[in-house]
Amino acid sequence: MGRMRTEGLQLWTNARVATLAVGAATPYGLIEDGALAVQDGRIAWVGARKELPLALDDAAVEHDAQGALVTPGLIDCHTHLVYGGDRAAEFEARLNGASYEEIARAGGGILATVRATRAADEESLFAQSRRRLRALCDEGVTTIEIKSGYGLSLAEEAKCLRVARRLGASEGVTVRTTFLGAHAVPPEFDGRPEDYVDAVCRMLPALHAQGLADAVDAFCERIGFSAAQTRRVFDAAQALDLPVKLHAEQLSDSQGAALAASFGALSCDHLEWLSDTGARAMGQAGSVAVLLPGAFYFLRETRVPPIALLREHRVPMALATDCNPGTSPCTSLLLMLNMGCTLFRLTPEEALAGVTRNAARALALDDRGVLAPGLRADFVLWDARHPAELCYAVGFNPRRTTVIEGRIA
Ligand SMILES: N=CN[C@@H](CCC(=O)O)C(=O)O
Ligand SMILES: [Zn+2]
Repeated sequence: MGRMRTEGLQLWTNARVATLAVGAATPYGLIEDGALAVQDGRIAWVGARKELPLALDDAAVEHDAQGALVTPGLIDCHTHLVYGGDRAAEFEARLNGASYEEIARAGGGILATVRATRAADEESLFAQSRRRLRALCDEGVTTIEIKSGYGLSLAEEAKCLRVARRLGASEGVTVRTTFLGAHAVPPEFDGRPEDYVDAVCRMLPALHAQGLADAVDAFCERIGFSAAQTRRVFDAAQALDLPVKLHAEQLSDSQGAALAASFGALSCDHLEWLSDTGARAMGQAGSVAVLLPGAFYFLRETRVPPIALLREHRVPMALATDCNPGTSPCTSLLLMLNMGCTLFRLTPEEALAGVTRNAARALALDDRGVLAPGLRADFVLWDARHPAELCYAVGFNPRRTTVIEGRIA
């Protein structure tokens, strides 16, 4: 390779670097005694220390990683992090026998959180949500997707999306926002779902004009929106060139995945009831399967997403917390790594790709998710010898240091 520019160069040495690059020579792209060169917030070089194409004293700063494991910064690609209140009472009701769907049909569930979110002013929503974001960042999250969906009117959805944007700026992490107006029918549209879908389609251009939505999502389910209603929302998104994602096949096979794939969806999420047709369509469209073991666990579901089918159709798999007050009140992406392996039988390498490389793809971010020259220098140093340890431990946080765009966070 040509001579590397050394001005402002930082070197991280004495690291066990897991690049997570596709087609790497070793599992996880693991490089023992590795080094990383960082310049202008980007990775300038990564490889074995002995192959480093410059002298250590060429670097402005040298960091000794002291044998730490280094992975790409973690990416939580599906959250509903901004919400008011909690649903502990619903949790109790479910333990006493009520089902998630019964509670939703009785006006609880998502609509209970809509009431609490509407009642919260922007500052209190920001403060409540920041605590959750900080818990995630404490475990190495450097990029996060945050959906709206608990406001369900233009003003309230905009409030939640503004909070999401502000959280990114305040905590120094990348926030990608997703408009999920088609999450539930709000009380003012009770019995008039088609009118509400019209309203959602009208909200979209207004939110887009304010720069508040990076993507559009819907809850395609018997307690959510039909495939036909979802299609209308997706048509409106497509008219604005906004990418789509979908809550699909969580509680039933509503054939959402195939529909989303026909719109070139970035991802289809949940997927416990995914059919062979849906998986094939996702594979052909290149949509990522975002698996959400937290919701599977919390709802005590018994049907697991068809992992073998996803592998067969070469669908990239991601893992996310689904952080939300109803089905996954969870702020631990490390726990999702463990649950992805124990509950869904992912390999630890698949699980780690699911919170890095494939999670980046689910958010259409091609500048991160692996450690490779030219990509963002977002990475985490862990007190671990092997990447599988991050999936194996339960309730233990081995994060030592987070680096975002080359700076220690
Ligand atoms: N499934 C729809 N949305 C959320 C749950 C929302 C809620 O119950 O508040 C999910 O991803 O699981
Ligand atoms: Zn969700």
